[in-house]
Amino acid sequence: MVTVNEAKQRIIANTGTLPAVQMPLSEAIGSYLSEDVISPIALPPFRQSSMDGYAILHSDVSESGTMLRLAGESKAGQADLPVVSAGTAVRIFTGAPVPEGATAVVMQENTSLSDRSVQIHEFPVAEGKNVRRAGQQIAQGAVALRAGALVSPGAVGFLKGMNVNEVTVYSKPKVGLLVTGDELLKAGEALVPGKIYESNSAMLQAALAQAGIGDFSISYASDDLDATIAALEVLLEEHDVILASGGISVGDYDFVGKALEALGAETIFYKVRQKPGKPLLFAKKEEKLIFALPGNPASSLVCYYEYVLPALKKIMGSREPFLRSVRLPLRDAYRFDGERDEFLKARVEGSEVVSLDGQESFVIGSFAVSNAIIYLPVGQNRVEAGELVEVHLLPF
Ligand SMILES: Nc1nc2c(c(=O)[nH]1)N[C@H]1C(S)=C(S)[C@@H](COP(=O)(O)OP(=O)(O)OC[C@H]3O[C@@H](n4cnc5c(N)ncnc54)[C@H](O)[C@@H]3O)O[C@H]1N2
Ligand code: MOO
Repeated sequence: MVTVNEAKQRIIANTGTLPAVQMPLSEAIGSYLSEDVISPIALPPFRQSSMDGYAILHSDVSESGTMLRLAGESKAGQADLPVVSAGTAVRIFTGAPVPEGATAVVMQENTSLSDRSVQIHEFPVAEGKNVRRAGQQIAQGAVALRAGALVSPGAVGFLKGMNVNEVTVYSKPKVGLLVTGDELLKAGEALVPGKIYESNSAMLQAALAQAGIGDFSISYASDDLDATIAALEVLLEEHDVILASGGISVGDYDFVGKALEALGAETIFYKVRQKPGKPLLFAKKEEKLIFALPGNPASSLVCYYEYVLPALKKIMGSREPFLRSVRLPLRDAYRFDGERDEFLKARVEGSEVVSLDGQESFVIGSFAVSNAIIYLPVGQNRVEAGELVEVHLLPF
């Protein structure tokens, strides 16, 4: 049995990244950059007005009420511009080039127009006011995004603005899931005594989809050693990461561990000092990672978020693979036996965190309304209301 920290360290130490590929930016959303992106142009490319108003020489305004002669117009997209010289103003619009000579833009609301003159009702006007400098956002040749950055919607907007339409990102893993358990019914089958509906595969598929992993296949094996070996062997041939659900505890019909051994996989750890998810197994065969997740649905999902997702993110090139961790006050006191670290299904509500009813590992209803996991290390058996606890934020 290893500790939570030891398990996490061993996973990270045994996880590499997949090869990089170049692809259109529009297809790279949710991937991680494998190299820095250098901006080919400055942004903005030219001095831009940030307001609708008048481009002026700020030093022309000696008092509120100063009159300036209107000397033309600059609208967005215009290339041929009038020049602003002493005593003149140019009508200008948001995003339009600031004409040569102008040192500030006065917003329309602080002016009045009469005949061909504009009166400025603002004093003093600071140099550079309402003018976006060329390269203010990013200079040409500067690093726009570093290797390891997520291609997020914000990143897409940023890169498109500099006409970067292709990026080099790490490949995403192919994930194969083996579902074991003779008690499991598929969708639509009639409920008969002793059986339950199989739900872990759909749950894990949903979690993977949220992580941007769509290359996912599911196999099923009955509670039988040969069937488990055969199914795992096929999955190992075709995938980078194998997940198994169930069959990893010490029961007579738990065959996943034995099957992995028979296939020559190297066990990196088996059992973590945690609740839920104690029987988690992590193994490797060549560069392929194998996670045998405990069958209890909440154990499976906790292990997914705390261990599998970080491994997947590292494979995809993320430099921050673990769930974001914050410390928040716990709303209500919580007692626990304190023999294993505990992960609690939780909800961040405002600036505090609530430990939800239904912490047992077969209860998934509480996970259905969770947005976080509370992590309580061993060593204490009571957390008081208002005490700060470590909270891992779920990635949505
Ligand atoms: N003698 C011991 N028994 C158990 C121990 C132990 O240390 N000693 N550990 C317990 C803990 S903790 C866990 S967690 C479970 C893990 O068992 P398995 O990984 O072998 O899982 P199963 O026995 O196959 O199933 C557990 C539970 O989950 C349900 N299940 C399984 N697969 C699915 C699925 N795909 N969809 C929905 N529900 C599923 C299954 O019906 C069981 O109720 O072992 C304890 N026992
Ligand atoms: O480790 Mo198990 O998930 O506590 O029931």
